[in-house]
Amino acid sequence: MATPNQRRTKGVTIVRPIVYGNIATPLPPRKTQETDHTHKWTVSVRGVNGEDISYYVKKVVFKLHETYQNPMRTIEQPPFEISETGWGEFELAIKLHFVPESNEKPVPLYHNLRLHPYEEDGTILSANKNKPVFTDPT
Ligand SMILES: O=C(Nc1ccc(C(=O)N2CC(c3nccs3)C2)s1)[C@@H]1CCCN1
Repeated sequence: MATPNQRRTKGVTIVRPIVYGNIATPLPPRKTQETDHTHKWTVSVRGVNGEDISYYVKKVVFKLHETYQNPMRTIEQPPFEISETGWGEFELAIKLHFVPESNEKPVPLYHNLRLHPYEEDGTILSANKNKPVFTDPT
């Protein structure tokens, strides 16, 4: 009986382009007085042009800065995103976990959360692109 690794298709490479990053908008002044948080932000992992990635991405784990409550946030269905408020910029670790039948190891990503500069409508988008590549897929 072949093990999953032995059932791989030699010489085939599958590329799955994804986009991950954050948007951020300033909080209204009265809100910042309560918590000193100045922005609301959303960090997300998406397919290019909004393509559904849940057929191969089983879950996404976001690791926030340790000062956030429950900094390890697991999202098991799309949209794979986390929204929070805060006052500063820091590096988030993101780990993509794939469906079991892919037999692929999780892929780590890193994103520097950006709160500045604003776009004209007050939001900023800081996005990265990545292309998890699966060689000799099952
Ligand atoms: O900003 C930075 N690190 C940050 C870590 C966490 C940040 C944040 O925004 N928050 C923690 C969360 C909470 N506040 C209260 C209770 S939980 C809101 S900011 C670095 C240092 C200067 C340059 N970049």
